[in-house]
Amino acid sequence: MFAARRAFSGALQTRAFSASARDLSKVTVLGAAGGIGQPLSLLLKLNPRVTDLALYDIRMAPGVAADVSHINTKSKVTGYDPTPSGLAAALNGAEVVLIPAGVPRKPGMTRDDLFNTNASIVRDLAKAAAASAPDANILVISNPVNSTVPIVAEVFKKAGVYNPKRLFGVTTLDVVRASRFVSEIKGSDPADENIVVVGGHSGVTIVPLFSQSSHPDLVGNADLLKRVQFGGDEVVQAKDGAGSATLSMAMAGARFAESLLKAAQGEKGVIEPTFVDSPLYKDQGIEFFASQVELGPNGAEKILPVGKIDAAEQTLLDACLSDLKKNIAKGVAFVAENPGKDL
Ligand SMILES: NC(=O)C1=CN([C@@H]2O[C@H](COP(=O)(O)OP(=O)(O)OC[C@H]3O[C@@H](n4cnc5c(N)ncnc54)[C@H](O)[C@@H]3O)[C@@H](O)[C@H]2O)C=CC1
Ligand SMILES: O=C([O-])CC(=O)C(=O)O
Repeated sequence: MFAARRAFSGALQTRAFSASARDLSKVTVLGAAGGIGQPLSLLLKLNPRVTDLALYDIRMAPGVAADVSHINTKSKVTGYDPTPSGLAAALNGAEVVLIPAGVPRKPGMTRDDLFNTNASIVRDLAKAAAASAPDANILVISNPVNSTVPIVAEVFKKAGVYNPKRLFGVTTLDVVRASRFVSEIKGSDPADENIVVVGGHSGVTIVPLFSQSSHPDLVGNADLLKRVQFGGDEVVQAKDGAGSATLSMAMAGARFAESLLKAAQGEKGVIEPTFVDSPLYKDQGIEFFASQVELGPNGAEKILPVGKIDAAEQTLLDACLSDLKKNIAKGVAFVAENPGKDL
């Protein structure tokens, strides 16, 4: 119980505090009726920093909202109809928009195999967000994150409202997994394991930096590396055709949203890993990269450098950068070639 509380070091611990009137925060979930969307909505309802919870999906958002709204916390919950005006109303005035809308993997698929379906879903939701919530923090969960984040950026650029500090690919699950897997090996509490994971969010683009942890001996542990890079596949296989990680992802998404709200409300030193528009490898033509990012009232305040790494980790990073470049270019090209309908 206590370990679980500490592991979810955001929402549960902050229940002791209540949001003040000045800290009204509308949080919108697009894809709220899905495997991730439902438990994510539940966790956001439990978070006192969220004062207005807006749920949108192409199906059943009003039903999920009715259910979640009975939970006895103060926030208002609204479910919106799957219409353009419903989507616009869900987004209007949002401070944080989480996007888990899209299809999940089945066994044998890579995240990139989801591109054809999810690219247009994310593009169209991004258009709606650019129109109705241009200043919101946009948290992209839909896969492939390495490509869907650049898609959102391109849509916002075309709409003339792109703010690189407010667009985030949610890679929190990679560090959640890494700390858990390390704790299983070391017999430690995962809350004490801070494992930095950089790069992107699929296969070899996920690069854990054990040399920077308190267990540099884990750098050569091939089984652990495989679990961190392919942890998503473990869940896809175990669910056997019924989807991918939903519950752990909901926790990871809620943690990231909580960190953003905390930082927006003035808490200093809030650092999360996330896939952002990043200067770190722009000289190699790589516009987005996941690393530790300090959050603040303006979103991504400071992108922390990768720092000193082991030679073996450098080899992993080189493989990551080569894949990442292609994934990003694919997202950018998609929007150029498929601009979609005007709203
Ligand atoms: N970033 C990460 O670490 C992770 C990302 N994911 C990704 O999250 C996405 C969602 O996964 P699940 O929730 O398991 O899938 P799901 O199929 O259970 O739910 C997706 C929801 O999106 C809705 N949806 C589809 N098109 C929509 C649209 N145009 N507007 C609004 N809602 C729409 C569906 O109706 C459905 O309720 C997948 O792409 C999955 O790969 C999953 C786990 C971790
Ligand atoms: O593996 C998947 O398809 C879902 C995902 O991104 C993860 O669990 O990390």
